[in-house]
Amino acid sequence: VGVRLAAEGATVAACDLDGAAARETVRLLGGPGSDEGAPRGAHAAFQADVSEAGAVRRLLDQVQACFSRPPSVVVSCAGITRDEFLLHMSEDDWDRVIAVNLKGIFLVTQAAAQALVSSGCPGSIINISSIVGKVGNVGQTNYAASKAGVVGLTQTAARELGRHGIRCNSVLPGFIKTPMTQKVPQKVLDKVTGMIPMGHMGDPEDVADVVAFLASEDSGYITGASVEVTGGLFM
Ligand SMILES: CCCCCCCCCCCCCC(=O)CC(=O)SCCNC(=O)CCNC(=O)[C@H](O)C(C)(C)COP(=O)(O)OP(=O)(O)OC[C@H]1O[C@@H](n2cnc3c(N)ncnc32)[C@H](O)[C@@H]1OP(=O)(O)O
Ligand SMILES: NC(=O)C1=CN([C@@H]2O[C@H](COP(=O)(O)OP(=O)(O)OC[C@H]3O[C@@H](n4cnc5c(N)ncnc54)[C@H](O)[C@@H]3O)[C@@H](O)[C@H]2O)C=CC1
Repeated sequence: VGVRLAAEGATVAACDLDGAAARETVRLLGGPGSDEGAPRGAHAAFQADVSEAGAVRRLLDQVQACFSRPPSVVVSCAGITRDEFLLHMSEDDWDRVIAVNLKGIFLVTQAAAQALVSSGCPGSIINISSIVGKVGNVGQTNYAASKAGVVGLTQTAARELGRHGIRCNSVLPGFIKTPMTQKVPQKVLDKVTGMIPMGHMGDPEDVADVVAFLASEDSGYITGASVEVTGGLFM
């Protein structure tokens, strides 16, 4: 997503729980911003745990200090899985997935919206849900609930923030080739790939293309939408 948005001319603030991963993303983007304390206006890397309210507040403060304005596009990608059948799922596995995938998006969306509204700037907030939030999935009561919650949160934010010129949309990817899906048992991967009308898993670029559209003025009259990027899975 960062690479695609940079290719569209964006100056990117990449943030991750894993600061090294964020710095690696910025290195992919090129430019001097790949080290801590990047010069003003260059791409920059940040570290934060999005499930922590204080960390998110500090992140938005740091981004505004670095770029002299609130972020005009905010893409919440952070997410985890702790898969287990309902009958055996631990409370901790439930709590942690909800904390990162749903509360994390609440905290980032709220902090970004507060910064944009107080500065009178328009913006586009894009939250990454999942097709699992629409149809559920075996072994993912926690993850499915978190992703369904992302859609409801985003639709409500769209209703409240439209008057401020801030659009809020959800993206619902299907099976995408990333480290997250590398943990899926092969027999499940084989099963689901056969169910995909386009016959193959998607790539991160397929999601990034839709994010770039929702970030741009080409989607200027779209808010509250849920855009599925699934190869037709569960259409
Ligand atoms: C008929 C096939 C339908 C497949 C539908 C799958 C739809 C998934 C679309 C998801 C797209 C978006 C994904 C996303 O947002 C990113 C992610 O979340 S990636 C992670 C997705 N996670 C899963 O799909 C869960 C995978 N399952 C597991 O991790 C383990 O099975 C689990 C930890 C839940 C339990 O492990 P264990 O106790 O070792 O049991 P087994 O692994 O042996 O499984 C027992 C039995 O259950 C079947 N099964 C497991 N998961 C799924 C599943 N998701 N869909 C269908 N069936 C599943 C498994 O095949 C075994 O069946 P047997 O017939 O007994 O072999
Ligand atoms: N890969 C797939 O098939 C699908 C993924 N998604 C969603 O896409 C988003 C991106 O996931 P992937 O790139 O696939 O997985 P990934 O595991 O490769 O990336 C997730 C990133 O989130 C970061 N992260 C985890 N917890 C965090 C926290 N508390 N604070 C800040 N950062 C944190 C991780 O360090 C990692 O860099 C996630 O929200 C995921 O749920 C949705 C549908 C399908």
